[in-house]
Amino acid sequence: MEITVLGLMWLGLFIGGLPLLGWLLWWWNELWYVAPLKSQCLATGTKLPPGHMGFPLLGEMLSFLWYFKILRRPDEFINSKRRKYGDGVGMYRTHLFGSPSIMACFPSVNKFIFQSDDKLLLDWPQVDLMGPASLVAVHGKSHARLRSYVVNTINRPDALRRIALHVQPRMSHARLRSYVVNTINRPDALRRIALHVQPRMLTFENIGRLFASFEAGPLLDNMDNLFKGMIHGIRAYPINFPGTAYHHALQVVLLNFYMLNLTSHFTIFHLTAARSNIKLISYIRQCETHDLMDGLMQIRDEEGNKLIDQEVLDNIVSLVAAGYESTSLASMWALYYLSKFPNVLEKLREENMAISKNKKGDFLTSEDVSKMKYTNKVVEETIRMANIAAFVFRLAIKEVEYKGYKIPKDWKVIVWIRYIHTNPENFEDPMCFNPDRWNEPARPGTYQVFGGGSRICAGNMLARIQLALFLHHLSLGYKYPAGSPSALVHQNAD
Ligand code: HEM
Repeated sequence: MEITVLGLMWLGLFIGGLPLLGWLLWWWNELWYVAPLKSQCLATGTKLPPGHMGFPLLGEMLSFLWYFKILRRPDEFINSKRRKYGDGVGMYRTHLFGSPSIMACFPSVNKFIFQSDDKLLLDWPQVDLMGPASLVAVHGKSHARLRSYVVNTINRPDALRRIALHVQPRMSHARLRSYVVNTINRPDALRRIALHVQPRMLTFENIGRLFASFEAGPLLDNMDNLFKGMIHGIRAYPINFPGTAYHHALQVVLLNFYMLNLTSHFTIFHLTAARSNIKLISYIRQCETHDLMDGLMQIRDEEGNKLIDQEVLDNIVSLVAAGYESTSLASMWALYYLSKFPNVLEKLREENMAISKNKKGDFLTSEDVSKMKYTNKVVEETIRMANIAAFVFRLAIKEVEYKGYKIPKDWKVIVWIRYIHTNPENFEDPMCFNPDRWNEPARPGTYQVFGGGSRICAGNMLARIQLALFLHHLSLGYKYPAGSPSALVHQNAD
């Protein structure tokens, strides 16, 4: 009898306590992070953006992963917030990736965040991986100074003119043609296509040569593996523990620097030797024209100052990482969309065949690319739909207010860029790949693929021109009118 009463007591506690525990866990983060801010909000007449902070430690990660990994409709995460809390100013509070955060997803609030770089600092990728003197690691005046070197070297018309000629030999290579013919036009029985493989190899060969004069061969393959390891680490949660991707990336980054250092010393050695050797001078001139590491080493600002070695190295490593991953993913997505939309491929081919006839075998110049109207629309549409930089991250080093809403100090800000491009309020039928939508420019603020403000992508024109040239050589390589629109495409980018 005693056992039964005790048992009943435990059962009662269990039944009564479980919901209480559940309630406590559900509201824990709200009580921990939000409740202490209420009085400050009252005093300043501001409020926190609506939302929910989720469970302790996990926050809303499970819900985030549900929409991303299971439903495969990432933007539904935002739509669920809009349904629940209304639109407001396009900001919601949450707890993701281990931090209390504000998510921003409307054009005007994103723009505000991009322009508040004195209070909202760039918070990703990790400085440990990119290097302390890299563009993403510095802020304010140091950032503006360094950025002018980088942009002049890779994103201005002069640089693009050289780069355009430099990247094409590998693009027009027979391997790309045979790859396209052999994969996209495979019979239905072999419809599984690994679209990422060739664009990745091609991009790395080009970027490796462009930035540091790496020739195809074992050194380039080695560097490719090192950069892959680094990129995995950039995407991973930063836990420095043996076995984690981040830990591995920290190791390979050191090797990257070591190998690039060798190359830079090689160049410095040649520059010194060149003074007395005319043959070497012509060799160096070639390097100067083609190798961006050389470009960064030579360039001077208005006061005649050069970058120091550490700045050159850190920036070459981060530019290779930024340029490699983004360009190869964009090329992969272009292949994917062209295989799904044969009518686009047909129009692309028409334009590029006509240009190719006029060129009589010469490579395209950057001026030719600017005249390729349809190709450039395919480029923009690919970048819009691919959403390669789906989010960017900031850290509030001071409290920030936007239209009566508060972004608390030390919280993260997640700018949900991709939502702008997949929102039907900004783009009609947004999930349809339709280059013709670019007959009219996008409404102001609704196209933020390259971010904005002082941190806007330093390689945006380089990315565009590389993709246009890739499409040119790709569309000339097609021997058949179209791939199978129903093809199963293996998109794994690893
Ligand atoms: C389709 C291709 C690309 C996309 C979608 C893209 C997107 C972006 C975005 C959204 C940002 C802003 C990040 C932020 O605000 O936190 C950014 C920054 C940056 N990107 Fe790109 N990018 C692409 C290609 C490239 C290429 C080819 C390079 C160079 C080789 C490059 C180099 C950089 C650098 C250095 C920054 C940092 C700029 C700064 O902090 O001042 N990107 N990119």
